[in-house]
Order: sequence, then structure tokens, then C-alpha cells
Amino acid sequence: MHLATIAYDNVLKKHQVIFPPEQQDWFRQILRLIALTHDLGHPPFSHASEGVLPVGLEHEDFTEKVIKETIIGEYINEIGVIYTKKYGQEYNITPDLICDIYQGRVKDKNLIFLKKFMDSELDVDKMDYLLRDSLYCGVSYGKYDLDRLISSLTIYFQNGPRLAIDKGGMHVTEAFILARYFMFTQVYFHRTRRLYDLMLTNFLKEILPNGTYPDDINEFLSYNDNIVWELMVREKENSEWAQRIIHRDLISIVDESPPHSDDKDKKIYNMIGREIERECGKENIIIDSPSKLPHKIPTRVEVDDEKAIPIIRKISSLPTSLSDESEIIKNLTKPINIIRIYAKKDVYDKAKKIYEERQRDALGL
Ligand SMILES: Nc1nc2c(ncn2[C@H]2C[C@H](O)[C@@H](COP(=O)(O)OP(=O)(O)OP(=O)(O)O)O2)c(=O)[nH]1
Repeated sequence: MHLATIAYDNVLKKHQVIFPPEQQDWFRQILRLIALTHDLGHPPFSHASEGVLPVGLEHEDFTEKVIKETIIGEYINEIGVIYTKKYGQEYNITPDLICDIYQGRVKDKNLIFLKKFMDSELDVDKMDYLLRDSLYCGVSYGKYDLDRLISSLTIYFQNGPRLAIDKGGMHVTEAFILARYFMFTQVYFHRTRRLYDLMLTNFLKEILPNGTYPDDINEFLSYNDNIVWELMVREKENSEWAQRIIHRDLISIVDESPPHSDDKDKKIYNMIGREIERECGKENIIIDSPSKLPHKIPTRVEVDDEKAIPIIRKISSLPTSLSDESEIIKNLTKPINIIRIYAKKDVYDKAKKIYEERQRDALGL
């Protein structure tokens, strides 16, 4: 919320004539609420236990439930009342409005623009999580110059307002995109880190009624990180997965694909993985396939932000894609696609042997 506010204020300050003052204030409040609430629906340990959300529901659906079905909705309505008193009925703010924008159900181009601060190639969510995760994981990846990036943000118009970076922002944007790339390849998708997600998922599948979190929002909210830790400690004598997590008893990796495996690689790894599962027992093997789309290429426009050029002049400058100018960004367009096969100790040698034989067959050796 803090970063979204700075980014919004900064962009609007550069181009004062975009919205009338009351609309500018209203949009700002809406954006702050979206930023504050957008991740409320994450289950315990966030992405790590998404695999046990009820079928057909994503964490975004739980965010919507939290906003609409808990006291959070009442707080939002209270803010709405303040805004209607200040500016009139058309400036209401409701839980429905917040969810419609967040879930991409609005047609208004200005509201779509607002969402871009939270979900786009230049969103402050990424700006936040990269630096936060880098700090808490104690790694040097993920770093870039946040102040510079935010002050490079600007607007251009193409069928409504759009976020872009200005002419001085190219290198900081390169650093930002590389930061995301390294955090995914080196941290989020690290083989041991991913294994903890998988072991946690397996534990939760065993322990939760029906193997999933409940879809009732109040029951869902009764689970948090501490409760899950407690369950793990309580169940450690009964659950292999709880025991493994608590004692750091990891499962070794038989092999993994390159970070940008293509369809052919994926097919080979999957085929070999399934055979290993059949031969060694499904319960002894874990196959993981983390993937991430490449960073969407940001747009760059020629704006001299020092002078706060009015919007009319700014529109005349043509937007260009950063990939036209940056050799680094041009070459970071492949999705990350990794496939890994893990095997428990008792079957490890057998699994490795099958893997090596099949790899040789696949390569025609
Ligand atoms: N436990 C766990 N966390 C992950 C994984 N992948 C990403 N994360 C963490 C890293 C960040 O703190 C946060 C980013 O979440 P997402 O990738 O869902 O964000 P988003 O789709 O907005 O990112 P993007 O726009 O693609 O950069 O989640 C994963 O496989 N397991």
C-alpha cells in the first residue's frame, strides 16, 4: 500500500491534468485499498500450501471472500461513506468495487489503469516482494534501485492511460527484470526450497479434512502458519512428511531439466518420471515442474519528468518497447520451465539407473 501510494502520487504529480482532483483522490483511496487487501486470501505459508486449496478456487477467490464476508467489508463501506459525503454518490467505495477491479471485472479504462499498479510488468507488488524476499532470505539476488524505478514510472495514452517508464528508466528496469529472473531461478524455484512446498502439501493433504482447506471463509481463516506448525509437531510421530520437515530429512534429486526446458525436454522428463514412478512406487517419488512466464516487456516513453510536461505534449511522443532498446530484456523472453524428479533413499539407486538408461535412449546413445 505504501509503495502503491508513492508510485501513484509520483506519476500523477508528473502529469497533473489526468484526472479532476476529486477523482484523483478517489482513485488513490481505491488503489490503497486494493494494495492493502489483495493478498488477504493466501492460505498459511502463502504459495507453499496453494496446492491444497479447494478444487476450482484460487487465493484470489479467498481474497474476495475475506473482503466481502468478513469485517474488512464493513471497514471498506465506512471509507465509502466518507467519500460519498465528500464528493457525492458516484464516488462510493464498496467491497464489490474493490473486488471487481482486483479480479479484472471492470470495463472503465481508468480503473483498469489503477490495477496496473498492482498487477502488470511495472507493478509495485513485484517491487515489494523481490526486495522483501531478498532481505529475508539473506541473498544478494532480487536487488535493484527501488526509488529510481518508482521515479521513472510515467503514463502514456493508448486506449486509456497506461503505465510506462520514462527515458531515464531503462537500466533500472533491466535490473528489476533481472532481479525477478534470479529470484525465481535461484530462490523460489531452488530444488530444496521447492521440496519444502511439496512436503508441506503432502502433509496437509494427509491432515486436512478431505485433504483441502475448507471453502467456508471463517473455517478457512482458522488456519494460519502457527496452527499448521502446531499440527506438524503434534503429528510428527504419525506423519512421514511432518517428520521430514521437522528433522530436515530431505529427499534427493535424481535429476532436473535445464531451467528453460522446451516441450520436447518436458515430454522426455515426464515420460521418464512416470516410468520411475511405476517401477519404484508412486509414494517414493516426487515429480515437480515449477514454471513462470517471462516478465512482460515494459513500454518506454520519452518524457522529461523534471519539467512535469503536461499530458498533451507527452502523448505526442511515441511509446517504444523496452525490448527494442535493451539487449538484456530482448533475450529474457523464454519462460522458466523446470522438471525435477526426487526419489526416496530406498529406491534412489534404482530410480537413478532407470533415469540414466532412458536419457541415453532418448539421446540415441
Ligand atoms: N512458496 C513458494 N513461493 C513462491 C513460489 N513462487 C513464487 N513464490 C513467492 C515469491 C514471491 O514472494 C511471491 C510472488 O508470487 P507470484 O509469483 O504469484 O506473484 P506474481 O504472479 O504477481 O508475480 P509475477 O507478476 O509473475 O512476477 O510468491 C513457489 O513456487 N513457492
